[in-house]
Amino acid sequence: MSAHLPPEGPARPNPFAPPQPGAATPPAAPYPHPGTVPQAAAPQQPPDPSAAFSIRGLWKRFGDKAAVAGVDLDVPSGSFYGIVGPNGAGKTTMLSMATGLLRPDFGTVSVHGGDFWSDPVAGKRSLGVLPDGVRLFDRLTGEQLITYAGLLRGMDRAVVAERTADLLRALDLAADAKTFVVDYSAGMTKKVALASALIHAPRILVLDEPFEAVDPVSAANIRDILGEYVRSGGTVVVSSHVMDLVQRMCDHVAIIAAGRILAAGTVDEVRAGQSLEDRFVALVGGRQSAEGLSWLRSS
Ligand SMILES: Nc1ncnc2c1ncn2[C@@H]1O[C@H](COP(=O)(O)OP(=O)(O)OP(=O)(O)O)[C@@H](O)[C@H]1O
Repeated sequence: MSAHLPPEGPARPNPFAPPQPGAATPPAAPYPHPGTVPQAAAPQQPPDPSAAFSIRGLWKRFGDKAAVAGVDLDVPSGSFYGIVGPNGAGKTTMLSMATGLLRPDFGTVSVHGGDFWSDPVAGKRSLGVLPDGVRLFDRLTGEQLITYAGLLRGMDRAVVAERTADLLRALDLAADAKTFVVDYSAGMTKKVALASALIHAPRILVLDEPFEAVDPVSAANIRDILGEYVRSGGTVVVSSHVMDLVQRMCDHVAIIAAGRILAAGTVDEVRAGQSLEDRFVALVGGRQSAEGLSWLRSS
């Protein structure tokens, strides 16, 4: 995949600047019926059929705010793809639209060459999703929840039982298999949700903040599981705020801010000789001085 990098130098637009007249505004108001894509929103480049995800011209507004403002992104099949961006950048909104949780205002999402939103049920078959902040059926035990996820996918009960036991063991949840999810810690809840996303061995995994609240040993186990999954041909898309982790774990990365992609490509292309964190800060900006908090000093 070719890198999608902004031009160097001061000419680069500030992603946080208010929209300029005529620039990066959504196509042709009034909005059409949700799910329809107007001619004016037609992507400039056709979707890449070889990509796991090929996203073109994706938009989502909440009231006056464009949470996702014209995203084009190709996630190569078999890649370990990191999505990074500041709080409120639009990562969750973009991933929700890519996985069938939120209908785009405009734009298209192709999954392995098929238009996702023309048949979301078919698209979802190839996806395993760990959404951010979505309630689980927490009156089930961990074991029941993973089992339920497998049976919902139409899997054979014996296979589900075998894989559930494997996942509970791999994610260090076996001792709490019979505990209700409502009584799990935040990290345990994250892990049981991850297990539920893995049970049907999907071709693509989309994980929104999978390491949040997870202890270091479990995080290392999860990284091993995901690394093995990618080596065997699967595609992982993961959002994270931990730049060091993304730099070490992922082979591709996209930096998103204010609903737009600022840079995307291989990790080496995007970081351009710097650490990913330095590149992120340089592209996104927004560092604040702590001077205004002088009252916080204890002496
Ligand atoms: N359901 C909603 N209603 C209104 N505004 C929303 C909704 N969901 C998201 N937003 C807004 O859209 C913007 C993008 O939010 P989103 O959750 O996609 O960001 P994010 O990059 O995932 O942030 P974080 O890193 O903090 O999780 C934010 O300004 C947020 O307030």
